[in-house]
Amino acid sequence: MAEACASPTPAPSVGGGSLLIAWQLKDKHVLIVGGGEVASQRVESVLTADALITILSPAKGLHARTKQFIDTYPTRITYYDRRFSGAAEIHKMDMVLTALDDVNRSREICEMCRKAKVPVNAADIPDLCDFYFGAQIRDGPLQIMISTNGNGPRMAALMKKRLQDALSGKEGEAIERVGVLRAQLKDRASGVGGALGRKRMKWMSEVCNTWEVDELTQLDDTIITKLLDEGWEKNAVPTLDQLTGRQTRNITRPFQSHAFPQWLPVIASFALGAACTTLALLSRKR
Ligand SMILES: C[C@@]1(CC(=O)O)c2cc3[nH]c(cc4nc(cc5[nH]c(cc(n2)[C@H]1CCC(=O)O)[C@@](C)(CC(=O)O)[C@@H]5CCC(=O)O)C(CC(=O)O)=C4CCC(=O)O)c(CCC(=O)O)c3CC(=O)O
Ligand SMILES: NC(=O)C1=CN([C@@H]2O[C@H](COP(=O)(O)OP(=O)(O)OC[C@H]3O[C@@H](n4cnc5c(N)ncnc54)[C@H](O)[C@@H]3O)[C@@H](O)[C@H]2O)C=CC1
Repeated sequence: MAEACASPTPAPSVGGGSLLIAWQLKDKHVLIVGGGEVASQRVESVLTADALITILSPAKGLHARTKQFIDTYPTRITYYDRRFSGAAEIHKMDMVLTALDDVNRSREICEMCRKAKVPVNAADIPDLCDFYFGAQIRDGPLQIMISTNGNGPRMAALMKKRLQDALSGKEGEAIERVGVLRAQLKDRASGVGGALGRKRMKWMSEVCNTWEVDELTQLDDTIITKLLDEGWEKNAVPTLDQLTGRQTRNITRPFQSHAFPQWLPVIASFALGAACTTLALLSRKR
């Protein structure tokens, strides 16, 4: 079996992309070798993910922002004013990032990491990276990464600007509130999988589909309780206006209606349109 896996001819590639994942780094150990401008950006990204950081870099090469991070987060960042000394530095690291002005040293560090099976990113050698950084948009729990897979990092930065312009700035708050609703729903209707799990997922999806982002930001504790009482418990997805009493008309839509298929009105209006066109054509011929 092991021999079959270690085939000498690599399988042809299928997608040519990379895996986009949200890597959980909280309290994991990340080594950053170098302290210049690129390293300062790495520190910021990794701090956002609550990692425990070790920086190795001679003090004279420290960028002002790197220095500022070291001074501000002494419990998160351990700084050593020296060069990378060898493979022993890599042990016990969960991730290594190099941002050096010395490509040969960068290459050596990558090779050490590969041997030690520690994932590594070298800012100057894309071919040796296990993963790439990307342009990032962050708004609370909303995290968007734009990657060009090594083809054009500046293009990633430009796409970021376009995407930022398309967002309202309220999405992060809305998602945070949805997170609270979701947690309370799971408390109320606990259990994993099965019919209850399916119902929970369907109801949550329906709330997200039907409430506007602005409305979701208004999901405070009182409205969440009402939504669960009036919605979840009654198999419905009420509107925000209904819950707050701003609209009295009862337009609560049951979220699991099988009696009246949603495609029926579309088909019916299409058939009606076709019938009218035929009649019009026939009457012209005459
Ligand atoms: C492979 C990768 C490895 C990695 O860093 O993980 C990599 C490699 C290299 N970048 C280089 C140059 C530039 N990098 C940027 C900017 C960013 N670079 C980022 C990521 C990545 N850069 C990874 C691929 C990501 C992808 O393809 O999507 C971003 C997205 C995220 C971040 O760095 O955190 C960040 C924008 C963030 C933002 O603005 O939001 C700019 C523009 C600028 O600064 O405005 C330039 C100059 C213009 C240009 O070259 O395009 C060079 C030197 C090339 C040379 O010597 O000629 C190399 C090495 C090489 O290619 O050999
Ligand atoms: N991936 C990316 O987005 C980008 C990558 N780059 C590349 O990233 C690299 C770093 O760029 P900058 O931060 O601007 O360079 P920089 O010259 O500002 O920083 C280099 C840092 O490495 C440190 N250093 C050098 N040898 C060391 C060693 N043996 N051990 C520990 N620290 C050591 C220096 O003291 C300095 O702090 C360059 O090779 C550059 O081409 C540049 C721009 C963007």
